[in-house]
Amino acid sequence: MAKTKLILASASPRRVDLLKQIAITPDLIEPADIDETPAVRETPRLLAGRLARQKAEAVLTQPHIKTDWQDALVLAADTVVAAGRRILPKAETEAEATTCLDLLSGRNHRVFTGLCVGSVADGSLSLRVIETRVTFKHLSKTEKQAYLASGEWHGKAGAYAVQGLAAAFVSRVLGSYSAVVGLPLHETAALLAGRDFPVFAEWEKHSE
Ligand SMILES: Cc1cn([C@H]2C[C@H](O)[C@@H](COP(=O)(O)OP(=O)(O)OP(=O)(O)O)O2)c(=O)[nH]c1=O
Repeated sequence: MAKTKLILASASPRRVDLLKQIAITPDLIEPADIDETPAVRETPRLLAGRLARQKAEAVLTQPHIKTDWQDALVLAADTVVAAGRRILPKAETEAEATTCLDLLSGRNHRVFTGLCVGSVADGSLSLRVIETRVTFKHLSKTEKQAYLASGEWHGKAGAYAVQGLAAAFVSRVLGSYSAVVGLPLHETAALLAGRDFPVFAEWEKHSE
């Protein structure tokens, strides 16, 4: 039987790297361009789930996917950072990043990662939202300035990257570290395996 193909509905190089960590290489990378604006009074959990589902659907419904990738699975994810009930933006300006760092400094916050696997063959979807609690140390003015100057915050949800310099600020992660980076690997492997994707097929090549 031919191996089930995998389409990653994401432009994020971090998601490709995370899949690579568990020896999965997508057969196609097909970013989904959707409007990520939260709806009025939408909770961060609902937003992360909705956006992951919409990213998967945007790819599943493309005519060339339906014709050329009939037996494939589509994998999509979305990461939302929330301080209390407040959804933090993907920081585009220094002012936004400063606001995010002020809200995160010395506090716990939550990261919600929506994960969606869909079948091109029948359009069925499996959706999960993974919640992770992250604690930031108190940030001094010097630390904030140094992080702003690094530019790492640009385009990142909550204006930080736990896989980067911001690791120096994160004192605790309770839950899935990979979910904070962008793709919860335990749940991804479980969802794919549940759809008969050969998750372990390439592992023997990774013996070192
Ligand atoms: C909290 C956090 C966010 N981020 C980033 C990754 C993303 O840029 C952003 C979350 O945005 P997403 O919309 O989840 O992903 P994306 O825009 O990178 O890619 P796509 O929609 O095509 O799948 O936050 C980190 O890299 N590390 C972190 O620790």
